[in-house]
Amino acid sequence: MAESVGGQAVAAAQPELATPVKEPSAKRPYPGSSPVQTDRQLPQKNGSNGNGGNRKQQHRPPKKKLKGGKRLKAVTDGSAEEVLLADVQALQRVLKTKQDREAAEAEPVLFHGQNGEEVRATTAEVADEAKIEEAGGHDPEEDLPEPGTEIDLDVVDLSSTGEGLAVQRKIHTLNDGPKLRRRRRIYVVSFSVPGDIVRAKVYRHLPQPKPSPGEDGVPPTYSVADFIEVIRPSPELRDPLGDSNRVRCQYFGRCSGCQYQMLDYAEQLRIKRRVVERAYRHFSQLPPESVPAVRDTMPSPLQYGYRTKLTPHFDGPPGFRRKNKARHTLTEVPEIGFMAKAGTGGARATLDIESCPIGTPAVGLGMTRERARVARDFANYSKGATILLRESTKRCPAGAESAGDAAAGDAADVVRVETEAYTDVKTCITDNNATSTEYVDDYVFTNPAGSFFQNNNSILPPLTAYVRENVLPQTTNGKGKELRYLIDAYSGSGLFTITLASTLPGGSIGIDIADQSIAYARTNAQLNNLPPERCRFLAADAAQLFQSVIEYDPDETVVVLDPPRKGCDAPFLRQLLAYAPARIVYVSCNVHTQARDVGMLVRGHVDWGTGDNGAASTDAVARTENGKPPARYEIESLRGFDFFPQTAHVEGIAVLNRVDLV
Ligand SMILES: C[S@@+](CC[C@H](N)C(=O)[O-])C[C@H]1O[C@@H](n2cnc3c(N)ncnc32)[C@H](O)[C@@H]1O
Repeated sequence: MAESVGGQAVAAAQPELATPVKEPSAKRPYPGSSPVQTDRQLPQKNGSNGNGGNRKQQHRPPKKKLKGGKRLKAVTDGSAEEVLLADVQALQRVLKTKQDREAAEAEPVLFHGQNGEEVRATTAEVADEAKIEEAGGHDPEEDLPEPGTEIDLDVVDLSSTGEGLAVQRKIHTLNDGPKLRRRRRIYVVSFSVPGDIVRAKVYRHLPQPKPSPGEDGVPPTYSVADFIEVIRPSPELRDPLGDSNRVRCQYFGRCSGCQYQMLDYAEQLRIKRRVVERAYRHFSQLPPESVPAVRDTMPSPLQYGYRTKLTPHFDGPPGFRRKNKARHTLTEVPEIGFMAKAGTGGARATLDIESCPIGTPAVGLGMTRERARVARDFANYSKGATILLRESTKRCPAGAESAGDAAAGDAADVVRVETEAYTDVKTCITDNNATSTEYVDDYVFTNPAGSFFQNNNSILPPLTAYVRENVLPQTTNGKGKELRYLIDAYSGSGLFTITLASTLPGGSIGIDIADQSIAYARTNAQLNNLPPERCRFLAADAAQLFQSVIEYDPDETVVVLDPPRKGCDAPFLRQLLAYAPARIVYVSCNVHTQARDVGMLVRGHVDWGTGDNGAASTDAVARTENGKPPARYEIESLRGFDFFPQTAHVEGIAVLNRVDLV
């Protein structure tokens, strides 16, 4: 589902189609900081990267001003900044609790030293902690190191955005000898994992924001530091034989695309399950008893070589003046690649990437070819550009002549994948408007190469199988009618509408706001031999869906949702609750906005900050007028899906049942 590696969106490949690259825009937790990396840094056409602009917004969700000047907390936008801050706050609470507990004991253990030895606090240090407490968690005597200073950090947690959360080690020289002490300030440092002791360079300290009128407490601050090296690797998470055993990319640690190549894959999956757990803890506003245990993350069959789309970019043509780095004028072929992680060659710099091991082999061939072409034609460009590399597959029966023909064009540019039944001939498309073709099991999907389609083809068979298994209840308890209809809201070119069309007796209907996606979805239905009475599509805003499916009895309907990163909007959620389908399968590329939306569906009202549950009563009335009680849902299951191995990103599926049917 990601649309970028290294923070670049799709644009043109050919010079004449080139999309200007003004400033590569990595997400940053606040102006001037190291970017917080997520797999999808730039918005999709209809998505949101949630990149809160000003500092206030980055420290706390914006407030909406209501009539009468009343301010309500706005809903989460699921942005990386917000997710990171929630993790920092949670860690601060944990550290505080631990310190409270230890302060209650005589000579509490402050830290385990490098060799596991216990380092105990002195009475003076315990008194210090009390002072820190009085200052609202900020150590008044903690001199924050100047930006640029190298410090040693104990990594104690991992944020859901994939950054290590660390506290500073500091040596106090006291009467009875040197004492190690951890400080309260949290440093965000990439490429580190809990248990590591790392050296990092302080990049920036977030200033303490002033609380807004009426706001309780002072939001905590944190600092960002650039990773330099691991001093002592985490004994639990790092390979004892060294990172080189796992890391497959020569740019790892410099490129902003991947965060987890140093981790065992099973550990990546565990981390991602925890991200889903935290998302529901921090963003659903549900009591813990309403949230079931998160299932084990569904692994990706391919852990490298899986991305069917990459979008490297270069900054500019000859004569282009760099705004960001040395401000020099480009005269030679510039770096062609992805965003560098800040502090690894300069913030916002493009890192020259010759090959990317998470791309499919066909995309890799395309990358080599396009780099050579840009180097050759560089002088003809009038702007910088982002280069589309999209895999496309031609499937031929095994041994058929046509497979040979398809591969014959330029054999060096083609990857053949043979199975008993067919030969897939894979090439790399660079024209945004060309049609790419992809197979999911035996279903075929065509799309404009530059538009959205899931980027990890290997996980689509298990993903669609899981959704298929879950659109129908696992057990019938005699309370509900048999499900007959499937509605696929945010259908795109029909991935779920088509692969689930034969699962329910009444067929499926897909809706998407993008006319082009719906045009392709209709073609895809035909290509898969699905007649309109079994599988049909509407081009409209998802919220209009419910006027179009008036003939579908909600008691016989399951709704599949797969919105963009920003999640559903309030009008859609209100209409969904008013329509009240028997079952909902919510697929999401942002588990934080999913948790927010699911929280509202479970509570049965859309508390979106637009008026104290005013929406809730409206929804309730709408359904009560139909003689039915207001709808609420219960979560049946939650599961993460690893669409993007080696990165911090996780997708999620939540299955919900209407409460009266449970
Ligand atoms: C994450 S994609 C999912 C597409 C599809 N389920 C798939 O897997 O290929 C989200 C889709 O939502 C569509 N979309 C965004 N806002 C919408 C809205 N308000 N109403 C309907 N569709 C919308 C986009 O055009 C995009 O196709």
